[in-house]
Amino acid sequence: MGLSTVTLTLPCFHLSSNLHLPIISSKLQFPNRNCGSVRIVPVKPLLRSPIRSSFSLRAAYAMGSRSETEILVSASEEELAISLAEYTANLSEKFIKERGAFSVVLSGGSLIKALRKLTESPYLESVDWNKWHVFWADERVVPKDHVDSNYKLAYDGLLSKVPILPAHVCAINDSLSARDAAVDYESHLRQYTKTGVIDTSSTEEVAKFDLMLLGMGPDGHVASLFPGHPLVKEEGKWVTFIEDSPKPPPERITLTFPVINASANIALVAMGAGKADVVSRALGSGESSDPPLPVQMVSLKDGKLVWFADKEATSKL
Ligand SMILES: O=C1O[C@H](COP(=O)(O)O)[C@@H](O)[C@H](O)[C@H]1O
Repeated sequence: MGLSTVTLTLPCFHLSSNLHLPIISSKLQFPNRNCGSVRIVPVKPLLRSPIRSSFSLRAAYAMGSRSETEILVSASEEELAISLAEYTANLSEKFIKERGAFSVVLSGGSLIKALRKLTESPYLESVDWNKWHVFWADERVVPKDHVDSNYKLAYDGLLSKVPILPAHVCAINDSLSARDAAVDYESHLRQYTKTGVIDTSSTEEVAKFDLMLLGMGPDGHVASLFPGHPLVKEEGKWVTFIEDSPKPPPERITLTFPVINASANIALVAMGAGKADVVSRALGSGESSDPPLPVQMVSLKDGKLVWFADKEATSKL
């Protein structure tokens, strides 16, 4: 699959024959405020049939961390969707081969539209959907048929269009309060780690999802972890709740950073001009955010983070 085997580190000007690279890579050469110094290395193609107008960089963070970050910039939202489908299908194949199951975490918002290519050929036929187990990074505490429900969004845009087994879809219990729904969801996740449907991180006893698909708000929130909210500091619980979300609806449940950062893979999707400021704050070389934005707290312990951004979202880098 060629996702991660890179041996060569080059100064960024060696990359200048690639499309747009000087702009992006020169910015990323500056010390990154949260991750130590950043090296940019060229990567083997992320895709089986690389899209010519996309390019990818790897930012290897020098902090002794075993995790890696790659930034894939697509020329358009359409190309981003194609890249994301190929990446997801590749990981699905890998984990099903290795573990016999694929645990996938969805977000709400624009992410679901970005996954639309998975519902089309060749993925509709080639992905082993029976082995998928679907979870949520966050959910709004509303009925499942409510317009604000992340479940409904995912059902309408993805789950109803591919043959995932209904029993493999772990949605929240929408008849409970936010507090109780969070406790209930965490107990389901713990049960799935016991049966091996969800892997467990070897270093800590935390759920280790095969792939977490995260969106990001224009304010830098991920899942329902909002800037300046105490929930970003949660260290014990896997799932928690919020009753005062700055973005409506106010009541939500969310995975916490210990679980997010234990993932084997995270795709962080940023599309459109509305995300340009936050992408620039998160990845650029400007003044550091103190405290860091939630999106800057996505830092895998022992996994791989890939940013999927389009040109508009990276226009201010
Ligand atoms: O409220 C939410 O917002 C974020 C970001 O949404 P986007 O439409 O700006 O991509 C989303 O990731 C999260 O799941 C959702 O509950």
